[in-house]
Amino acid sequence: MTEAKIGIIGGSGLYKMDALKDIKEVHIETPFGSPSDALILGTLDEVKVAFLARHGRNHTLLPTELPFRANIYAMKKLGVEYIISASAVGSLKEEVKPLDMVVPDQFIDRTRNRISTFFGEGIVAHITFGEPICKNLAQVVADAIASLNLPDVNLHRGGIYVCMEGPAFSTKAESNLYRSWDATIIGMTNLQEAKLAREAEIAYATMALVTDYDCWHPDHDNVTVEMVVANLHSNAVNAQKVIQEAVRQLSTNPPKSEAHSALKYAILTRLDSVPAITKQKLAVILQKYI
Ligand SMILES: CSC[C@H]1O[C@H](OP(=O)(O)O)[C@H](O)[C@@H]1O
Ligand SMILES: Nc1ncnc2[nH]cnc12
Repeated sequence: MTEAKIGIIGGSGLYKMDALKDIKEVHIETPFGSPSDALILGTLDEVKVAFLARHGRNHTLLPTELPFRANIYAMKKLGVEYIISASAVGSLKEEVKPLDMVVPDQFIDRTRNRISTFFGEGIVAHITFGEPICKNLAQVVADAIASLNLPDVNLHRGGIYVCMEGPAFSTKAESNLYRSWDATIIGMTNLQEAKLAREAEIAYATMALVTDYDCWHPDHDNVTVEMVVANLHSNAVNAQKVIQEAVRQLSTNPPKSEAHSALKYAILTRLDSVPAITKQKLAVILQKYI
């Protein structure tokens, strides 16, 4: 049964959504373990949504420890077709200022040893990932930001998100290397979510909230958690307004997404040769195909 078509993953500073009504907490177990926290089902202006605090509501999970597969699987199980991620990021460009919002369209993966696929154990699939963010969902998010005319917040449409392992922030040499690659922002969480969402045929887009200039900027202090948190507090209210507006748009005009058929040509294994136990494990993801 579909509980919610829209999922929201809240990152650092966004552990709950104040505007959510008719709240129900659901503890979902998955074949990939427990999600970061209970998922919160509720309504935003009468539209059903599922909210998840990425690091847990008390921020107890490191980026490396995040149960990415369980989080996306749980969303899929609830019937989610669109995920909006809200994430804190550092800026790698002068013109992308703290408190600005970025809707990235590309990633560079600098993580290590994170499992980023549901496949294996007798089933092989290779999704297309050249455009890792759903363009149409990204446009809804960016248009929602633009429509709110938030004071002191500039919107940047598109950009490269470097996903690093953490938890320590980057060295200056690394930060300058990413700048030389023309990357726009840096964070520690979104790449795995985007990949797994694509495998689960869920459209995914990010609203990145800029909190700092990382450590490359000669006129700004190196990033600290204190700096991130201070800027997040001023941005968390704006983030919720953006989500509310985007959800309104999505409910009245749900966009098409290539993500929704991502597995159509991705699975190489003949389905009748996939072990029953694997089929069962992935049933929620493979339901259209088995
Ligand atoms: C608190 S600064 C580092 C932390 O913030 C970002 O988290 P999220 O993407 O969940 O908002 C960044 O990726 C790090 O995990
Ligand atoms: N500078 C930074 N590097 C990585 N993740 C971040 N999240 C917020 N600021 C960050």
